[in-house]
Amino acid sequence: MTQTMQRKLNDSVVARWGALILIALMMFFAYMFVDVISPISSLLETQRGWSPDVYGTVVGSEYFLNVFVLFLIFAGIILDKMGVRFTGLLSAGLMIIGAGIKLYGISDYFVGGGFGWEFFNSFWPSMPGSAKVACIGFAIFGCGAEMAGVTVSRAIARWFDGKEMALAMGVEMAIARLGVTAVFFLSPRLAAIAPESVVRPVAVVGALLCIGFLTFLVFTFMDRKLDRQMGNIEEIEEDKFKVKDLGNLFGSKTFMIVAFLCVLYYSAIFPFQKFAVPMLQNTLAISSQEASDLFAWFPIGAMILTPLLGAFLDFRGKGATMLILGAILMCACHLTFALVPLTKPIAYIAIILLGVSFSLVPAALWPSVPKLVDGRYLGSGYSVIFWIQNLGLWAFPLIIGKTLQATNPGVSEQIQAGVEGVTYNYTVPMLVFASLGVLAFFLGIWLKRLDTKNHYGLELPNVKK
Ligand SMILES: NCCCC[C@H](NC(=O)[C@@H](N)CCCCN)C(=O)O
Repeated sequence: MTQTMQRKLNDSVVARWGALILIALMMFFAYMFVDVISPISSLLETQRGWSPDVYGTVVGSEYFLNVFVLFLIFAGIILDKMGVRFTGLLSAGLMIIGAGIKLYGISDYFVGGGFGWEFFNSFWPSMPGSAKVACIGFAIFGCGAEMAGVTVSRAIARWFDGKEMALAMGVEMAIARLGVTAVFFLSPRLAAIAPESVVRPVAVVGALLCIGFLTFLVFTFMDRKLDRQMGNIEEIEEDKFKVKDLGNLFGSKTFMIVAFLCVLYYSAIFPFQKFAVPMLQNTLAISSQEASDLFAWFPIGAMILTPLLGAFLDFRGKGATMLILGAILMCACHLTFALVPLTKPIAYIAIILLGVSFSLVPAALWPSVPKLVDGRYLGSGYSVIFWIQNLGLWAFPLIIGKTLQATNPGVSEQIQAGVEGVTYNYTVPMLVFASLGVLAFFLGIWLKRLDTKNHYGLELPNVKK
């Protein structure tokens, strides 16, 4: 038997990190689009009549098809059957189509009585037509964005198997956070160019999604080469996936704990991200641009620390402990926003600490999944976690929007009528977020206990010496 081992493309440091940058760029632009309207929600309230309730419905719609049409479950199956290249390009295409529809919905042409305006205003009167069309577009975009997230995780797990996987996932997430930082900086500035407009940021960031499609296209050539070098090993592995494997995932206690920890934790992060700017703006009595610049430190903190903590996990382990610490920090920050009389320095400290929490949990959570799920249905494993997570990401913006409106009666009406100096009180919504941290903390403890008992290796390093 010949003992010569062929050096594969992912054995080259430059090639595997180059591949990572290409796929991460797609996520960079995707995350920019996800939050493009977050810093301009006040402007949407005055220019398009979107109350917090309407705004919450629009931002939650990103996850609607994923959750209720089970798109994410199909996405995992498509990924395990069709592979990373097809699924990645499909998801990038869906993001572009969805972004185009959302842009149309808020465009001046549409709200000025353009094609479909009459129809979309003929039902559900509390939702403006612009918001309804934006919901449809964002829901399609969300299918692409979440499918892309699963695909990227699957691709990294393959390219970095037995290598610096957690660091690679950390770098990918850091690049995505950079996208969030960039959009919190750019969006209000683009909107503020005279004449002030909510359309401009959405149009610009929507166009950037096309660059993401192209970078992923380049990655597919590299991935094809890696596939050829791996011979038919990969094909045989992917062939083995059966739909009944989904039953194994839903039946695994540890897997489900990770999935629930994920939904609880992320429901207090991404939905918060949608309300953070108006919360800071109202609580500190500052402009939306100032609030946006302050909040930009959250993804910046996460961006710097996630790869470092990923590397820590690769070489030292302690994944379950990191999850527990992250939940504690998140809870403490939200309690601060809810209960402490807020000043700018306190807000800065809380935002930065929340960024630290947002490094600990993602850096530990995603690289831990391959330790719990068989490689042949890892794509489905990620998509089931995303599906459960998306349920929370859909529900919490709605819950928070409704809570905010219910605990501040008459405020939205006064703002839309142009009354000056009226503000929202965010205490109750922030307590809702904090309570999610408490539950995530207990799940983290449970997970660590199970790991000690059953030796999943969650506390062990990834890099094999
Ligand atoms: N490839 C990294 C794994 C996922 C990272 C994680 N993203 C998610 O959980 C998405 N399902 C939700 C993204 C919300 C914005 N659309 C993350 O930490 O960003």
